Amino acid sequence: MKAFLILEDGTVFTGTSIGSTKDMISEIVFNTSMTGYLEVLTDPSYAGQAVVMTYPLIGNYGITPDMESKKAWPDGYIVRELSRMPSNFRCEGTIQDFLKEQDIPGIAGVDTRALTKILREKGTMNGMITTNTDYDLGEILPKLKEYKVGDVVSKATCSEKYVLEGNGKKVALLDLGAKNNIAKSLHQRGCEVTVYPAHTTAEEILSSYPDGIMLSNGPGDPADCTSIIKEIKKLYDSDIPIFAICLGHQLMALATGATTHKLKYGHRGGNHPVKDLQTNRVYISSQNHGYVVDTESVDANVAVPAFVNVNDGTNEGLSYVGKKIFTVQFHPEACPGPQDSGYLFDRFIDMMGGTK
Ligand SMILES: NC(=O)CC[C@H](N)C(=O)O
Repeated sequence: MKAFLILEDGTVFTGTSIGSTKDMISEIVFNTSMTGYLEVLTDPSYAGQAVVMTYPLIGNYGITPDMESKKAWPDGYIVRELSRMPSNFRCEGTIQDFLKEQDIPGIAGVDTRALTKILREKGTMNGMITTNTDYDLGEILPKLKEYKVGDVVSKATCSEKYVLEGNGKKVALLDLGAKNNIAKSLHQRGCEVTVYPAHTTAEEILSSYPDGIMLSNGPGDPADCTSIIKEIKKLYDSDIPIFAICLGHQLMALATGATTHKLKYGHRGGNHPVKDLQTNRVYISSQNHGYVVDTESVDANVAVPAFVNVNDGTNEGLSYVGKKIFTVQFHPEACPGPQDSGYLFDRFIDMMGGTK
C-alpha cells in the first residue's frame, strides 16, 4: 500500500506503508545511528516525535530482546529500505509486525538522504504520514503548522515505584522516561536502584535517605516540566550526590536559574564527539536531544561547563559548584551507540563514597 510523508513546508515523499495505516502528525527528527534501531525505537525520549533513520537499511536482525523499555515510542517511523528477511539467532520477528502490533505507522522507500538534507537546512519540522491518496494539502498544512506535543513525560514515566535489589549504594532514580540501561548500569555496579515515577515529590525521595539521586532522560520540551523542576530544586538543595542525563541535565539547569533553547535539528546518533573540559579528552557519545542548555545563561557561581560538543560548541554537561552534582547532555548508558562514557557511572559511585 502507498503511503505519503507530508512535511510542514509542503514537500511530499511517496513510499510504501509499513506498520499501522492510521494517519499520524508529529515532529519529524532524524537519527544517524548505523546500528541499534531497536534501542532507538524503544527509547521513551522519542515520545511525541517520528523518527527518520538515515542508515539506508534497517531491520537486518529483526526484533531481538535489545529493548530500552517495554514498547516503541515514536509516533511514526521513516526508513529508506526495510529488511524483508531479518536473520539473527536471536531474531523473534520483523519490524513490520512490531510496528503493526504497536499501532505505529511508518513509511519505507523514502529518499532519507534528501529528507535529512531538508531537515538539516530548514530545521526540524512537523509532518504527517498518511495512506490516504486523496490527501488535501490545503487542509493538512495548517494542521501541521499548529501541531505541538503535549505532556509526554507523564506518558513515558513508570506508573509505580519499583526496586532493583543490590548490596551497594542506594540510588533513587527519577524516571522521566528512562531508558532501561540507566538503571541497569547502576545495578551492574552493585547499586540498589529505586525507580520513582516522574511526579514523585522531593520529600518522598529524600525520606528514603538515598546515597545518591539519578535524574533520567525523557521526552518533550524541558521548559514545560514546571512542577518537576520545582521538586528538582529541592533535590539540589539537599546536598545528596546527583548525576543527571539529558532531560535530567536540562531540568537541573532550569531548576538552578539557567535557560534552554531548541536546536535547529537536534543531535541524534551514535557518533557525537564531546570534550571533557577537565582532561581535554574527546569521547564519542550516543545522543538524542532537541533542546540544549544555554551556556551563557549558567551562573558561574552555580555551575561550570564540564563537557562541550566538538561539532557545534553547545553545552554537553555541567559540574555544580560546591555540590556533588554533575550532569550530561549525552548518553553514558549508550544503547544504542558507543560505551566510551560509561565511566561516568563509576564517577557517580565514587561521589557517593565508593563501592561498599
Ligand atoms: N533524551 C533526552 O532526554 C531528550 C531530552 C529532551 N526531550 C530533548 O529533546 O532535548
